[in-house]
Amino acid sequence: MSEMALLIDSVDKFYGPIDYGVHAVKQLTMDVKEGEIIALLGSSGCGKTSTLRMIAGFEPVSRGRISVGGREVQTLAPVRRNVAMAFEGYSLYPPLTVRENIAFALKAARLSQSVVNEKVANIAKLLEIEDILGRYPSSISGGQQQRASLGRALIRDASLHLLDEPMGQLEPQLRAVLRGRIKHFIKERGLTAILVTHDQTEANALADRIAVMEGGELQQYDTPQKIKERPANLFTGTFVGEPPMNVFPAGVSGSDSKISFGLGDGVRLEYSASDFSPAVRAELMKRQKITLGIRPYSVRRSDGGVTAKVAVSQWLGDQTHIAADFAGNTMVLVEHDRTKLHVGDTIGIRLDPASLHVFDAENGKAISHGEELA
Ligand SMILES: Nc1ncnc2c1ncn2[C@@H]1O[C@H](COP(=O)(O)OP(=O)(O)OP(=O)(O)O)[C@@H](O)[C@H]1O
Repeated sequence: MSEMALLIDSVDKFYGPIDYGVHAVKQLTMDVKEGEIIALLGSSGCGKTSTLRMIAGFEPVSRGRISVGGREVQTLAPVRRNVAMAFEGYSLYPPLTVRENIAFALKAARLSQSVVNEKVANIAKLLEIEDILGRYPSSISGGQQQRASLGRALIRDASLHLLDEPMGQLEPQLRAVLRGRIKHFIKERGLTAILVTHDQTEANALADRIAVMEGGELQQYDTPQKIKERPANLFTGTFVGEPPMNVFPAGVSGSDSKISFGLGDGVRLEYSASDFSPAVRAELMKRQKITLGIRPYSVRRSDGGVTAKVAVSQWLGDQTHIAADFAGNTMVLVEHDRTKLHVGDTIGIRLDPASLHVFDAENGKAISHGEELA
């Protein structure tokens, strides 16, 4: 299970002339181990689909190399790469029924009819499309087409399974059910899958590692937990996590015994120097300005804390989201109880040093998470 299934090495994608066209993917380097599920996560236009299409062979690589199972593929036609795909626009064959479309993917494997039937039946059950197996693509809904093409990809035995927003058209409930089943299916068979999504819940639920992309650049490539707990930069910190991380520009000052952060509106956060490791203190004291981040779940209310004024307090059925005016900005808190607060109430809040994320004010790179260096 430790073989490299995919290696992307210094890959650039330009649409139009190299160095002059749209630079959609910039010097991308990442590896995927056999049996891993990887999510390419990012907002619209960040380059995730271009990356997937280059792996599949639908888009030429402008620069760099892509290897599948140790074999360089960037100059090979898609059919010679041994990858299975479920892509938007990589549509089902209209003259074939859903059953025939899915079974067609097994043609090269030369299996007996009874084995093919069994495999199709299994995948159809998993994706809840048993009732449409006899129908033609033109007579089924977008969500059903999406599941049929997902079935066609998953049923194949391939070195890589590439899935582009595979559940984008499904209702949230079905999505949640299928996520679990698809993950189980992929893991049980030891398949290697790369999934493109802009939905962080999907990425978190399915992926072993998430590649966060923005502006064509890989921002961080790590486990979901690491990305949450140790974001590499301000982009990842604020992009991943719901509600997003609270961030405040801050000045830094300190002495041997204290570190203090000066936020907007004259708010000061005072900490004992021992709340941070010597290495973090040294990095902080090199700077006059930083960006301070704290997740909404980590902000605690405390009578002795700094004050904030409630602007919104909403019970969402299982948690309360509070937005409060704080330091010339908004601080969002999440509490698990049904908090009774009114607009305009003054609350005290405590920002535990162990929950603070500190980012460089200039380049956004993480400096520290809690008491440790990033
Ligand atoms: N065929 C094309 N010609 C020119 N530019 C393109 C082409 N395809 C994509 N781009 C541009 O390349 C950049 C990356 O696009 P890409 O589709 O890879 O992003 P994405 O993250 O997958 O977005 P989405 O989630 O909206 O599909 C965007 O700026 C996009 O406008």
